[in-house]
Amino acid sequence: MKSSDAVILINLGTPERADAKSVRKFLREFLWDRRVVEIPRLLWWPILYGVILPFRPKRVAHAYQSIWTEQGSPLKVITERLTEKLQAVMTRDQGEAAPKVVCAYSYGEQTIAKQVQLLQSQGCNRFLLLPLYPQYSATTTGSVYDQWADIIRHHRDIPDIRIHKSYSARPDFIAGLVQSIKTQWQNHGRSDKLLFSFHGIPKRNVDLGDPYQAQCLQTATDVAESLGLEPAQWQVSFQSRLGKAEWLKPYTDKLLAQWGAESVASVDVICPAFAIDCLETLEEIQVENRDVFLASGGKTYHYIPCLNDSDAQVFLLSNIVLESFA
Ligand SMILES: C=CC1=C(C)c2cc3[nH]c(cc4nc(cc5[nH]c(cc1n2)c(C)c5CCC(=O)O)C(CCC(=O)O)=C4C)c(C)c3C=C
Ligand SMILES: [Fe+2]
Ligand SMILES: [Fe+2]
Repeated sequence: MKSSDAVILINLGTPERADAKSVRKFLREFLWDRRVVEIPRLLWWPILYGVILPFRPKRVAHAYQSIWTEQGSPLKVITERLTEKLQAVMTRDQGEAAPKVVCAYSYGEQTIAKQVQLLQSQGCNRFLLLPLYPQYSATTTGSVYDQWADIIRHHRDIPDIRIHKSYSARPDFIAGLVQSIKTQWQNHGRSDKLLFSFHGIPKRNVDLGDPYQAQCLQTATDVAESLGLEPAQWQVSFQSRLGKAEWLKPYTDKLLAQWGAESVASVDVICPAFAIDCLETLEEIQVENRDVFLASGGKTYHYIPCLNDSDAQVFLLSNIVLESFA
């Protein structure tokens, strides 16, 4: 019998084009979300509109241009490829009983609400929202819960929508990362250090109860243990901070500069907070931070890609889907 289940893979969102106007539109929506920036609106409005939006889009558009593909932003292109692959594998394995798989973005045109509405019009009545954030943070997955609440608020007969909160310590996630690292080592040799660079969040969020940091440490520890690494061979750091407040430390760029200066010759960097490669990995980690490390004395720098649309990623997500609808 044809399935009435649907899976919505959710990613952050990305500008439509790599120009300042599109980046400004994206940043305006994203950075106005109270989950992302918790500063009171009266204080935040003049900073966002007076300091960030007049200047940042031009600089960030330039960074997007350096990673842009013919099909568009890598985040969107790869998220869509992953969606198609997951659909194909689930259909191969389950035939007509396979759920429909689509994707949506927290910020931008292709919203979760629009996708739910479309799927309902196609006969779906059970939904799994699957945020592509391995570690839970109120700044990312929390915002998906808000959008879920908004959808519920506008329905009389509330649709059956479940959310997968996080998968930071799932054995199939850890195994996927371990396999990526081993493949990297087989192809390019092993570096002196393995760095797990996670997207940062303000330290205050963690002090107030956000479990993100603990889940990041859990992911990295499980991978390091699975690889049999000694404590001196690996470390966790946090990247992509914005503004003057203290964020989770150590900061990736500062740590890489310190390692370069301390004669660490080579480093492998992996970013397990990102399911899909994007600006923060392809530009900030693969280009900017490489320059930081090499300029401070380092010799070799390797970036290990995200799981993206790999078989390991499809296996992990299809397991989550099967468990969620069991
Ligand atoms: C207050 C600022 C931010 C918080 C908190 C934050 C958390 C956070 N973000 C991701 C994942 C992604 N972030 C991306 C881009 C991005 N992030 C911020 C700010 C915060 N993120 C900004 C301003 C931007 C845009 C780029 C820039 O202006 O520097 C992206 C990539 C988007 C793309 O188009 O490629 C992702 C993905 C996580 C996982 C996270 C906390 C856990
Ligand atoms: Fe971010
Ligand atoms: Fe960044």
